[in-house]
Amino acid sequence: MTSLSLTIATRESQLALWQARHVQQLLQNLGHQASLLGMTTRGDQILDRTLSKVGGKGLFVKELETALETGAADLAVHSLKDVPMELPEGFALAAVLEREDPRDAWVSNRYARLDDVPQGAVVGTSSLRRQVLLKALRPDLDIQPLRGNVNTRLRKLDDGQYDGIVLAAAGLKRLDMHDRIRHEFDTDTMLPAAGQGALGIEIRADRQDLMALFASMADARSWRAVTAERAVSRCMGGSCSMPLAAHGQWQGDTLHLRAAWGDELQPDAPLVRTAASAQVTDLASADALGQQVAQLLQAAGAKQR
Ligand SMILES: NCc1[nH]cc(CCC(=O)O)c1CC(=O)O
Repeated sequence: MTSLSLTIATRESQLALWQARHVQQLLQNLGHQASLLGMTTRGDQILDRTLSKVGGKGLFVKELETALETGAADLAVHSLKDVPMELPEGFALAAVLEREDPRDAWVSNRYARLDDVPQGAVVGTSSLRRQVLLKALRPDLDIQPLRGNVNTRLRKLDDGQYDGIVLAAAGLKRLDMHDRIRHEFDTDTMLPAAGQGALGIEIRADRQDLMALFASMADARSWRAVTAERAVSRCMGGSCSMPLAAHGQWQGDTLHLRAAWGDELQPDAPLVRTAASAQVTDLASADALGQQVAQLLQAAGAKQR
């Protein structure tokens, strides 16, 4: 294959840059050249409000898509968790890479475990999913908003405003901040968000010339698992103002998919939890399992919003 010279559109947070450089390295290993085009997105600019209140999907991806559209960049690297369930017309997911740890992590300068924090402790997170899952574990907690990129959130923790915070283990591990993780929550108690820990490569749908290249970088099992998770989200309406968790785990060729739904209009109502398993051998059977789990959620009282 001829050597390509590609431009990667990326946000400029430390984590986004790590992820873009990771893909740059993978491309270089295949004999291609890749440079980075750093950009700021609306999601990076709005730091004073909870994203679910800002509304709108794809706050972290739109500007990157514009760069793909104009040809300023050939690909964008995203945390799949931040990518809307349905890409806008004209764009395609060219690959999902091997997944990093999908779990949530407890980060604290005061308490080694969430179980150790006293009644009424202040825990930081702006994720509705983390809020409802934490409340289900510990109704007494005082959960306070916490926005910003990973470094900003850690700084706010270190300022002493919180007894502890919850972050994705994947982000901390990528940034070589393993030592910040006091413990990882098991996925039974803190079921991860759809796509957490996975990276996606987005291209313009008409760039058929790039499809085979990225397909060779993809991890089939990660791609199938996140496809099932994202199908749950899509079927439930998938906005970031819905507390929703969806996580697939492999046992051989069987994908075990669990989901949890909380009612943002009734934050104190119990969570609806469901699960289903199926043999998953391609993206279509993964998507079908996700649809099935979304139907089970709705049969158990979850509402599409
Ligand atoms: N919402 C921000 C975001 N998007 C992806 C990650 C972590 C990395 C990943 O899930 O791949 C984070 C930070 C966090 O949730 O702590």
